[in-house]
Amino acid sequence: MAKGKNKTSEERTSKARTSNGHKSKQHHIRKGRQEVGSTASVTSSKFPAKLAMWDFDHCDPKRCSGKKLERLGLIKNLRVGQKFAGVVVSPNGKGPVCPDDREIVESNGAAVVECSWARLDEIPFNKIGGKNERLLPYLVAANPVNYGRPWKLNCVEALAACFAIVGHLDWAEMLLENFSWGLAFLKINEELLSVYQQCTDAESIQKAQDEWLEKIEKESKDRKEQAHSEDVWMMGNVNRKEGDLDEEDEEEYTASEDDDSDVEYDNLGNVIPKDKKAKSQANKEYSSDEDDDTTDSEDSSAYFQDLIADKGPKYDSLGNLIDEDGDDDASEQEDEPVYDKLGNIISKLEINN
Ligand SMILES: C[S@@+](CC[C@H](N)C(=O)[O-])C[C@H]1O[C@@H](n2cnc3c(N)ncnc32)[C@H](O)[C@@H]1O
Repeated sequence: MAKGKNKTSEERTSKARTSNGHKSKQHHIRKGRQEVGSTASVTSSKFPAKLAMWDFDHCDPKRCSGKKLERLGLIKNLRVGQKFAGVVVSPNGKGPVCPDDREIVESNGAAVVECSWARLDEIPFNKIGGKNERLLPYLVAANPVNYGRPWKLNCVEALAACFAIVGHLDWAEMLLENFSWGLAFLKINEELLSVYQQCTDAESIQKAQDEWLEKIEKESKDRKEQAHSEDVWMMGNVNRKEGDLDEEDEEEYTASEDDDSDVEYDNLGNVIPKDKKAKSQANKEYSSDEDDDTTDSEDSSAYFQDLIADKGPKYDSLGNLIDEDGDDDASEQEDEPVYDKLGNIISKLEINN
């Protein structure tokens, strides 16, 4: 079948020479024909099933997988007005390809519509296609143009998906290995394709697809929730601002500490350095004496004010001691880094702000 049958005569004249601006394309086609004779025999001798496409010439020939299959002599071009007896994998399909389609594919092959996804409304679907038009169930593209996008497969992926679903993974591989990224399509869809292969009719494929979509939706939701709770954990107690004192803190600072030798741990399980403990001890002394000694009482309230004003030792949410001893020693401040909640060094400018 000659190329360019779906174009106007003007397009045909110019494209016969330049072949979509790609001069060597005719050379490729001729070469293919010289190797094995007619296009029909090219298809049958190079591939175990008939492959066909209606090419609407919308795409960049260098990126177009259908055109590459054509250059390789693997696919036959169909004219508008011509129908195809095998499975037509098409956006115009009414139900999905299923394993029950195997016989149709084996005896009559598979076809695609080579066109732009953005220009589907220009395609005269009533003048192409055939009795066995099929959609593809949910699968993810691996081609460089639409990598990672579901549903929008290119022509070679669509043909390969059709073959894999009807149980011809071998044919899918044969086609895809002509593309550097091709086998990645089978890899990223491996699990799902094996689910589809175990189905029978269109209904069971539809069901398998819906269950899969539900499953990945749930997984994505769970991942988001997990990521959120991990973030919260990394931030420490989000309900407590640094420097806030609540009842628990006060208890910790005022409780009597009978046994000095015990190692103490903060909420994150880090050892509390001695100077914090010493302040706690001092606090205890202030507390126990405050009724008796006005000066101490004043000192005590000064100490609490210091604590409340967050002048005691401070810890970031990872339990690291933040050195803020307020010596106003410029050189020390220069040398001592201060960390934010994630443990990153905060510049002095940020601290001052
Ligand atoms: C729109 S064209 C884009 C072709 C692309 N330019 C290329 O390089 O191959 C892709 C064709 O593959 C088939 N196809 C891809 N994904 C499909 C799906 N989810 N359902 C049905 N057919 C699909 C259709 O024949 C469709 O027209």
